Amino acid sequence: MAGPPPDVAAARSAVRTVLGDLPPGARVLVACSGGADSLALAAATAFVAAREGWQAGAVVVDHKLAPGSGEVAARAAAQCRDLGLDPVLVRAVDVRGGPGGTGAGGPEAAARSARYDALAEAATAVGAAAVLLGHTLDDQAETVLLRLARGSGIRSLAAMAPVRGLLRRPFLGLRREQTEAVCRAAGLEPARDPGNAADGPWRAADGSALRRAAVRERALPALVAALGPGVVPALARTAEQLRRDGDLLDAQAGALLDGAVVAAAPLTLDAATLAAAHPALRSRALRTAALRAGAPPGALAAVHLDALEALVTGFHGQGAVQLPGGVEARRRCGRLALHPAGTPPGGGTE
Ligand SMILES: Nc1ncnc2c1ncn2[C@@H]1O[C@H](COP(=O)(O)OP(=O)(O)OP(=O)(O)O)[C@@H](O)[C@H]1O
Repeated sequence: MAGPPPDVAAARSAVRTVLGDLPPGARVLVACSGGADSLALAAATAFVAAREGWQAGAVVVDHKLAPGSGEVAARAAAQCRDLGLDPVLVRAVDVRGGPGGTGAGGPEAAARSARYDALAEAATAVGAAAVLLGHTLDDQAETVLLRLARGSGIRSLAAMAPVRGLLRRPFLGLRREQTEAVCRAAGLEPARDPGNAADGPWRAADGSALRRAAVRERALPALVAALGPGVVPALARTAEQLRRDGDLLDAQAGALLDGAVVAAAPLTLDAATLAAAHPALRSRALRTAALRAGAPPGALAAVHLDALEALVTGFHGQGAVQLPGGVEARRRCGRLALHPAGTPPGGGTE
C-alpha cells in the first residue's frame, strides 16, 4: 500500500516528534492564520492527534487591522473545523494604537504581542499543554540573516526555539514549499499571505516588516543565486548549533551567578567572583541578575550591560547605574547590589 506523499509524511512526523512527550488525552492548539504554513500544520496535527490520542483544536487571531480581516479569520476557522480540529476558537484582538499605531516596536510588534497574548489566553481557556506555530526553516533562515545584519550575539542568532514554554514549532525543519505541497495534497486552499494582506498600510509603516520582506524577496534569493540553494538550510543550521552552544553558556553563567550571590534581596553579588570569570560568562550572569532584579528583558540594552560590567571590572568609585524598570545597581564594599524599583538603595559607594 502506498504511503502518503513525502512532504505529508515529513509534516506528520515533525508534529509527532515535537509533541512526543505529551500523554494521550493532552490538548493542543494549532495557531492558524489561514496561510500555507499553519494550514499545513493544522492538517498534519489533526491527522497525528487522532492516532496518538491527543485532543487537537485551533485558534485563529483576528488582528482587526484591515477591512475583511474577520472573513479571513472565519475562513481559516472553517478550514480547521473541516479538518476535524475541535474546539476552533477565533480571538479578535485590539492592537494597541490600531492602524498606524506607534508603539515602541511599531504596529508589527504590537500585533505580534497582542497575538501571543491571545494565544496564551486561548491555551489557558481550553487547558492546552501546547500551542503549535507554523514557522518553517525558511522563516528561521530569514530570522538568522536579519539578526546577523543587525549584529547579534549567540542568544539572538539562535533565532526561534523549537520549544519555548507553551509554544512549539514543529516545522522548523520543513521548507515553505513543503507546506504548500501539504496543502495541495489535502485539497486546502491557503489564504494568500494573510499576514501581509490583513496588515496592508499599517505594516508598511513598520521597519521590521519591511526588512523581513526585503530579506525574503531580495536578500535570500540573491544569496541563493550567488552561493547556491544550500545557503538557506545552512543559515537555519547555524541557529540550531548556536542554540546548543548558548544553552551551555547559559548554564555555566547560571552557575557563576549562583556562586556570586551573597544576598537574595536585594540581589547582592560578590564583585571579585564575577571579575575572575570569563567575560562571556560574566556578561550573561550580569544580564540574568538585572532581569532577576526586575529589569524588563526587551529594554535591557548593551549600554546597560556595559555599565554593569564597568562596576565589576572597571570600578573607580563611580555612582549607581540606572537600569530599565527602575532597577538601580550600585557597588559598595566589594559587592554589587541590584535594587528593584521602589526599594531604598541606602548609602554611598565603596
Ligand atoms: N492571525 C493569526 N492567528 C493565529 N496564528 C497566527 C496568526 N498569524 C500568525 N500565526 C501563527 O504564527 C506563525 C508565524 O506567522 P507569520 O505570519 O510570521 O508566518 P507565515 O510564514 O506567514 O505563516 P502562515 O503561512 O501560517 O501565515 C503562523 O504559522 C501561525 O502558526
